[in-house]
Amino acid sequence: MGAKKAPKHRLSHDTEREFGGTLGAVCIPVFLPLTVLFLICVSQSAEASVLQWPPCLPSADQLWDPLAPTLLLAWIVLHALLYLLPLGKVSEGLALRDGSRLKYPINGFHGLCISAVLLSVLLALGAPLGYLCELLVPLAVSAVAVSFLSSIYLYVRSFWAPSDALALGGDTGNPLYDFFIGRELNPRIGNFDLKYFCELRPGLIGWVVINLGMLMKEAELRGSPSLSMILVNCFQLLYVADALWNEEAVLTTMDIVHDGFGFMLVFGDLAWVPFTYSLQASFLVAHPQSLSSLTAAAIVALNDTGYYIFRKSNSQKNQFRRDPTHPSVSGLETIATATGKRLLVSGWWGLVRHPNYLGDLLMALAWSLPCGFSHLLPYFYVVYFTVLLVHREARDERQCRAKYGLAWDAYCRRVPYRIFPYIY
Ligand SMILES: NC(=O)C1=CN([C@@H]2O[C@H](COP(=O)(O)OP(=O)(O)OC[C@H]3O[C@@H](n4cnc5c(N)ncnc54)[C@H](OP(=O)(O)O)[C@@H]3O)[C@@H](O)[C@H]2O)C=CC1
Ligand SMILES: CC(C)=CCC[C@@H](C)[C@H]1CC=C2C3=C(CC[C@@]21C)[C@@]1(C)CC[C@H](O)C(C)(C)[C@@H]1CC3
Repeated sequence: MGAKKAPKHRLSHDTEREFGGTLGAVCIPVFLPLTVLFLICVSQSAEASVLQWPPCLPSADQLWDPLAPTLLLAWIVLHALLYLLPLGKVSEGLALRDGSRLKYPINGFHGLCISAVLLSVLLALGAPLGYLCELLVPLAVSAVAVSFLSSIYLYVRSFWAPSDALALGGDTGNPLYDFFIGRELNPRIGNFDLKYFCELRPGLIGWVVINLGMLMKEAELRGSPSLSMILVNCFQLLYVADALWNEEAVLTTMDIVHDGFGFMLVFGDLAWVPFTYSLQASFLVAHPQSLSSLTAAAIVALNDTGYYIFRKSNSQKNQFRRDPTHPSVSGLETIATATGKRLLVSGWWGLVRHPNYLGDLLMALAWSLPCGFSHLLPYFYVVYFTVLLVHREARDERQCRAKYGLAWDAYCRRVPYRIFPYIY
């Protein structure tokens, strides 16, 4: 147990805080869980209108089913056990403030494959996966409860962490804000890294299992799954499989390197991702759509274009950061920074300053289009994701300007657009 010292970088002004400071830290944990329940309820209602008044919310007896917490906890325990399996390689994260590097198992893709085998066995034994459709609300309620309990645990245990193990923005001294944003950077139980585990496994794989449950439900109701449902399932499975296949890249994301592990990320990983990212599939169960082969082909082309830009740009930056002399990136034009690191100014990162966000947004649109244009709900993800990425881009920009100073300004002059060429 490390000694608790006065942190060197404690923030003092509310203006320096993220997500609306204390007000955001109080309102978001109330508002977002209600939003999850509201959206599930809307997706399952006949009108599926996000604008209806009074808003659609589940009744008290729909909130609880003892099967839901049992399934959720079994799912989390299963993935914790898969995480501990000695499969795949072990990688080091970026250097921490004290110069040390943490080790992480890279076996998320193994976890996905083993989950797929287990699910196939359960389906072969006749498990009614379509029942997930009826269980969505109580499952979401359980995930919200687990998020609150885990965040309380994380907040309390952070007081035993040494000061240089705290996130720079997470130790303001305001308990509400620190609980929300997360005090400890890399909370671990032994070698088990709680943030890294939650970021990619139970929630992300849970999302595709919920999608599959919706597909099974649709097949039960109509004899076979629709083309729209198959497209949504395939696109999102590709996205999740890609994230797990490239698991090592998550070690350099803002969430792992910079952000503390508090309510925002815990809830985002365990409740928000599985239950709001699966809304298109949930919508399609109650609102079947017909899709011509030509429209389907155009949507597949859009998803593939988005995926190509997303994957190529992320891989180019990861390769460049890992080994700038590698032949695939050594010919790219770069500018030097005072830190010794260089910034790419040609290739994907010379097109816009966040080509990976551009690709991700094109995919987001392709996931909604199979649901047609009659309702707003399936476009919730596109709208939310645009707001998230614009906000994320601004946070990253602030951090990069602080890190690279004049070199960052030179990069911005050279590559003036942030996400959309000639637009933004
Ligand atoms: N589906 C979802 O809900 C979400 C998906 N995402 C996706 O996650 C992925 C990762 O995103 P995110 O973690 O936000 O950030 P990025 O992968 O975009 O990384 C930003 C970092 O890249 C480095 N960088 C920026 N510009 C350059 C350059 N020109 N040359 C070299 N390095 C550069 C800087 O770090 P440094 O210089 O220190 O290396 C910067 O801090 C994205 O594809 C995003 O779309 C993100 C959030 C949510
Ligand atoms: C509204 C709310 C509660 C927001 C919290 C934000 C989180 C939902 C997201 C923050 C960063 C994320 C990332 C992914 C999922 C969403 C969250 C957790 C990610 C795992 C999705 C798959 C990608 O390939 C990725 C691995 C690059 C990505 C990393 C960031």
